[in-house]
Parts: sequence; C-alpha cells; structure tokens
Amino acid sequence: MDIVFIRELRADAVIGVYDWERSIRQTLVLDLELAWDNRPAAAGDAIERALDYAAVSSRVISCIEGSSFRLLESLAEEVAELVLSEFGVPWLRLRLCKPGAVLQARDVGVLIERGNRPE
Ligand SMILES: Nc1nc2c(c(=O)[nH]1)N=C([C@H](O)[C@@H](O)CO)CN2
Repeated sequence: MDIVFIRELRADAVIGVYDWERSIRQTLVLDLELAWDNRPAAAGDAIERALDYAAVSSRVISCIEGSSFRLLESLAEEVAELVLSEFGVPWLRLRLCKPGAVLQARDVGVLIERGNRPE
C-alpha cells in the first residue's frame, strides 16, 4: 500500500462546546494519510491516475470552513466520510488538531482511521 499525505492543512471553523466558541472561528490543523496505489500514476506520469492532494485539500478546506460542529469527533467523521466517498480512497488516517485549546498542551485533538487498509 502506498500513501498520499497532506500535512498541517489549516482551515477555520465554528467549533467548540462552549457558548463563547459558537460566535468565533478557530483555526484547525489537519494531517491526512490516504491509502492509494501510486504505481499507475507513476507508470503513466499521469495526474488522472494519481490521488490529487491539491483537489483533496481544497475539498477538505471547503468542508471544514462550512461546518459548525461542537465536537472535533463529529467534524473528523464528516471529513473522513467525504474523502472516502468522493475520492475513492479505501483507507485513511486523519489527525484533527485544535491548537491552543488547552493552554498547557502544545496540541490536542483526535486521531481516527477509517475504511479498509489494503495490504
Ligand atoms: N474529546 C473532545 N474533548 C473536548 C472537545 C472536543 O471537541 N473533543 N472540545 C472542547 C472544547 O470545545 C474546548 O476545545 C474549548 O477550549 C473540550 N473538550
């Protein structure tokens, strides 16, 4: 199995469980590892056969920026579902971080894996 990855993708959203969080936008940071067979793209040097990380990034940013969940867990599921269904990715690992949410921590967030990981 090969991986196409996107690291430290940033997008702003309404996100949070507290009242004060419902009227502001906060920056979220996302890492994605996407299972893909890169050999057909490499053999043909063809973007049509590649998993286009620019297209995935753009779609994920648009999803996050249009969202208004309370929990990171809910947003992570939504992003995972759209990447699996719209891009034909069989498996992914997604880390969604909310920097600054806990002052004493560098970072907090959720890490999920969805789909079936190919051999
Ligand atoms: N597991 C989670 N814990 C917490 C979340 C969350 O989304 N998932 N959110 C909050 C608050 O919104 C917090 O980020 C405000 O600083 C607390 N815990």
